[in-house]
Amino acid sequence: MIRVTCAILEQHGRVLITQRSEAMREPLLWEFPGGKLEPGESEQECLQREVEEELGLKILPVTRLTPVVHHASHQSIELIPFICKYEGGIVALTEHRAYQWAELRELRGYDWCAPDVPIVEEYLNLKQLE
Ligand SMILES: Nc1nc2c([nH]c(=O)n2[C@@H]2O[C@H](COP(=O)(O)OP(=O)(O)OP(=O)(O)O)[C@@H](O)[C@H]2O)c(=O)[nH]1
Repeated sequence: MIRVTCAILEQHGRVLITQRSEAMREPLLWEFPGGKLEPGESEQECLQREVEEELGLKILPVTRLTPVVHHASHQSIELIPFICKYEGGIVALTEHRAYQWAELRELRGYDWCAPDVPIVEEYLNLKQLE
């Protein structure tokens, strides 16, 4: 099982979401930025490193939501979400095709990676947008 962290990065009532590029597995699907945990790293450290690498942003992980285990044909992943606070930087994409600062009421309308769907639901429930 690979362990992957992902950031629900909030700013001004919106959330930053990223679209996977044509070259990535699961091309063009939307996800929360993040990536695989490396040995010796905490979940929060992983998230800060990945978001800096992928987007050039400084973030602070604040609230851990419920991890989602997903079994795909080639691998099983545990996706570990954190609600995060923006701390600095300007978005510069290094891997993704696109990004959006999405409004919460629009979040369900994106074509998400499968493991992200229950995370979006938990987050919206928490925000009382059921
Ligand atoms: N970062 C991120 N990865 C996700 C999300 N949802 C989801 O299923 N994943 C999966 O988690 C795995 C690890 O992500 P990664 O960012 O290291 O992507 P990757 O596999 O393309 O990287 P690699 O080429 O180094 O193996 C990928 O298989 C990716 O599809 C998500 O919301 N954020």
